[in-house]
Amino acid sequence: MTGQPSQTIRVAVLGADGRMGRAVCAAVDAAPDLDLVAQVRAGDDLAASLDGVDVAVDFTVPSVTEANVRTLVDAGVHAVVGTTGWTDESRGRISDHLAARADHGSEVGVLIAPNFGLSAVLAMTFAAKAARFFESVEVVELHHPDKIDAPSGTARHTATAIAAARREAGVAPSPDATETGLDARGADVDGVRVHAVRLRGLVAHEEILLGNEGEQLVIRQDSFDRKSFMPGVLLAIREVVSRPGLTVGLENVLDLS
Ligand SMILES: NC(=O)C1=CN([C@@H]2O[C@H](COP(=O)(O)OP(=O)(O)OC[C@H]3O[C@@H](n4cnc5c(N)ncnc54)[C@H](OP(=O)(O)O)[C@@H]3O)[C@@H](O)[C@H]2O)C=CC1
Ligand SMILES: O=C(O)C1=N[C@H](C(=O)O)C[C@H](O)C1
Repeated sequence: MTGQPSQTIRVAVLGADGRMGRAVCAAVDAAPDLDLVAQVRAGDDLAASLDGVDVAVDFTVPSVTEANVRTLVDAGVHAVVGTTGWTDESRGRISDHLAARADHGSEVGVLIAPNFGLSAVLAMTFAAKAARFFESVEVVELHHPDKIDAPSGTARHTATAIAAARREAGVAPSPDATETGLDARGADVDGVRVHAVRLRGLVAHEEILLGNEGEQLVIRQDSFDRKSFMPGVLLAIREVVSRPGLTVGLENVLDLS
């Protein structure tokens, strides 16, 4: 692109017609230091859409996001990824791909975050901190009924962080004497039960319930509007250009000390 100040970051949005894609296009458009140079939709040729792009933001669908990120890395474009459905294996493949390219001098950054909302990042962080002090812990995520994956990426990330914190502290698994009707006990994510609610009128919400004999702590966050994700997405776009390699989770970018 010509005529842009050198510090302007040229941004492409993948999934530009989606609920999140539309919100991200509007937020990037309104940011003086960012320039929306490409809007990529299903069926478009991604590699051919990346001329002059510095950072691409992916809010597409779980089935395509890994291939998209590989294409971005191969084109030398930094990636901010909000799409869910990532596993340890798929993140590992991207990490390996980045490392192989780094051997050839590439400094591409990929930032994958299951949730860009400040309330959600803080809820996950507080839950992980609290996890070792309670005998029982369960996660409930609540979303709009057009969401295609369950449990949510945020709930998976939360449960994994809780499980890691409990393992590190040597805490026993949550007690659960259920003998039958296991379907009603939610998904087992790293030993933590996660329940998914789908309800018209909701956007994105999460509750972490922690219990001890005679007491309960509930950590709850609510995204009432997709605008709640935009400060985190814009921060990630600005940060990813100076963070080569793979970063997972916005908590690694925010100063939460
Ligand atoms: N990290 C975070 O903070 C958040 C993450 N999310 C996640 O983001 C993802 C998107 O959510 P949402 O916007 O609600 O979903 P939508 O279904 O509204 O949007 C997804 C869009 O991606 C398009 N798409 C599909 N394949 C491709 C492709 N290969 N290239 C470009 N575009 C493509 C779809 O097009 P078509 O409909 O034509 O197939 C659709 O327009 C989900 O995984 C969701 O969980 C959501 C909110 C916040
Ligand atoms: O699909 C959504 O809407 C959301 N998806 C993400 C997830 O799966 O955690 C983030 C947020 O919960 C909204």
